[in-house]
Amino acid sequence: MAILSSGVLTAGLWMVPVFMGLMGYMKYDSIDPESHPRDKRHLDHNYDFIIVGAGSAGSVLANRLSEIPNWKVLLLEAGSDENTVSDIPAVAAYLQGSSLDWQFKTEPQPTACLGLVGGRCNWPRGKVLGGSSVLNYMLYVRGNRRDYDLWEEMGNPGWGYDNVLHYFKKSEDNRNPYLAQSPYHSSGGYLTVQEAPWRTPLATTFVEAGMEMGYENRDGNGEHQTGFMIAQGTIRRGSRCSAAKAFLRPVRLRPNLHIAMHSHAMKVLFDENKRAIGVRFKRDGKVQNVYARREVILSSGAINSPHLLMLSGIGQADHLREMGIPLVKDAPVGMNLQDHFGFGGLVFLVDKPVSMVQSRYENMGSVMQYVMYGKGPLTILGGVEALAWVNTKYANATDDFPDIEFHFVAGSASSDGGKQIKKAHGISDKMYNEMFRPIVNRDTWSVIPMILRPYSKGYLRLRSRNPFDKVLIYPNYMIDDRDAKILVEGVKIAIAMSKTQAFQRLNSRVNPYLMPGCRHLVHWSDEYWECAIRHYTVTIYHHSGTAKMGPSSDPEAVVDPRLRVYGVTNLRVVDASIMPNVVSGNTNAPTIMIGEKASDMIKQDWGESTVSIPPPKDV
Ligand SMILES: Cc1cc2nc3c(=O)[nH]c(=O)nc-3n(C[C@H](O)[C@H](O)[C@H](O)COP(=O)(O)OP(=O)(O)OC[C@H]3O[C@@H](n4cnc5c(N)ncnc54)[C@H](O)[C@@H]3O)c2cc1C
Repeated sequence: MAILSSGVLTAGLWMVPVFMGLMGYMKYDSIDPESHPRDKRHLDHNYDFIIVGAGSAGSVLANRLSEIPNWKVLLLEAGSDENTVSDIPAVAAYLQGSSLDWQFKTEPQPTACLGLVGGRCNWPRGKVLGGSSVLNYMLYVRGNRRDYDLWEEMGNPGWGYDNVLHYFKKSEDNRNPYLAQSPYHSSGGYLTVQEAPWRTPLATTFVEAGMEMGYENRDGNGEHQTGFMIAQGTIRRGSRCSAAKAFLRPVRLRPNLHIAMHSHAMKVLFDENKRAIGVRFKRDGKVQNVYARREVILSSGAINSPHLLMLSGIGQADHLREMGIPLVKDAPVGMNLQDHFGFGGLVFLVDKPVSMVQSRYENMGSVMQYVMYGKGPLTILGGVEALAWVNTKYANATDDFPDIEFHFVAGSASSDGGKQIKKAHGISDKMYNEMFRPIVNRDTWSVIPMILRPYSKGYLRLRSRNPFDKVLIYPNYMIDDRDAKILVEGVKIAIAMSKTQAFQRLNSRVNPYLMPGCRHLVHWSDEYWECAIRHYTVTIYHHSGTAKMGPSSDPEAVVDPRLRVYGVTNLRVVDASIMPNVVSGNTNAPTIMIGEKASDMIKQDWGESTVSIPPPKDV
């Protein structure tokens, strides 16, 4: 401890994550009763199920399928295990660009991401046990009941809200008593959900401001979505509760579950009857095959599951021909790419020391609070303290189907002096120097308005047939003008909110430094805001839809409502790729729900009981 203390006194701020990592390590050993899963070195030749990808969905599947003692399950994961920094909620953005991140970037397009480095948006995805649930901001949001009812109406029986609510609750262990009692929540599941144990005064100001505007302060995961709330998060004792921590660690000793890390799947293997029989993967520089007696399940996420399908011969015939890949099934894989995006530059200045200026919170006191009690500013969910669902003039306010979600942050890209957010978002030097440098270390808050149901859809393409080349990503953000118009209205609602008494007590005012590239437009006009949004576009990381679920009559569908890939047998996709439409909220909890529901469908299809084993009591 003495060494650590003197270290932090002499270290620069750049040392903070390293230091916190060390402290996190001590915390693990002394308090955390869960040990990490073991990386199985010697694999069997055959398994009943091979799951590719240990992310939000894959971790659930590995747990639930290995509940059947006579099923042997292999979980293949390209990445390594979580580390101690990834446990600390407030520093989530530090993980972007690290070895835990696949580090995707979009292709430059003329409608968005214009002020970012190379005209590209960064698309981080978790390359680690737990997948993107290890990089995410831990916000626990389920979406709108109507999303699921619409999925069902699109020809997907069993996916309506009343059905999926059962699976949301099955996973959940809600540790806020006032929420746990609600008929919409539950306790005793594997996934711990709770509000962050610490918040800035700005979080309550935000909720108060919403109420002043006529919105309710309510649980957006409950009966109604529209309204303002303090964020609920997937955290446990103040630390991240990733899907791996929730679903894999408690079952790490099951003899019928093998977890192989650093194992990069290259393709699915088929027999002459188009039956999936195994997976080719590379580990330690060696290409190997492993075989599945029952099924191969792709849970590699909405970018890599379609990538693997295409590498395996399932994709658009012309494109596969062009890439020299033999066709197994002509299918619209990689199309229907959906994401939530928003505006990153909506920043307000305040006159009181109430925000997350980095130098004020990343210090010895905060580290000690976190390490010793699981409390304090380091427990904030990736910086996001509160959420709201609001209606622009394009939504019918009586429908409870809002079109904008607000992410409230008690800070901005200026709060860390350009160390973290600038890099994570890929902000160019020009934009940073002109918009944010002049307000560095000042007290600020921001709202990231996010469009909930974008009209614009993108697509993925293979760069080559080399499995280690990343796919090309064309998000098509705001290619449909209506999306930009909705976001502009979202910006205007946030500005109106800054003028409520609640925010005026702090003298809130919009950052006066303008977006380079938009100054020629009338300042603060709709045209100005649209230009600014197209310059500082941010993904909210909800990539989905690229292996769409739908009935056989749907020409865009890649999997059926039981998530089986059309045109082949014994192959399913179970992850965010299958969403026919992205839900009206953040996608981690919905993807975990998909994992839960798919597990039951698989058990039913193979004639097994769906009765589940509860988690151990001490987690
Ligand atoms: C930075 C960030 C912030 C986010 N914030 C939130 C939030 O606050 N709240 C929220 O609800 N959602 C959030 N999300 C989104 C949410 O985390 C994802 O939607 C969800 O985790 C997706 O789950 P998945 O199972 O589809 O994919 P993933 O969790 O990404 O899992 C895919 C897994 O497959 C592995 N894999 C991929 N290819 C291969 C291969 N070829 N061989 C072997 N393994 C492979 C990957 O390494 C990964 O472990 C965020 C995401 C990111 C990246």
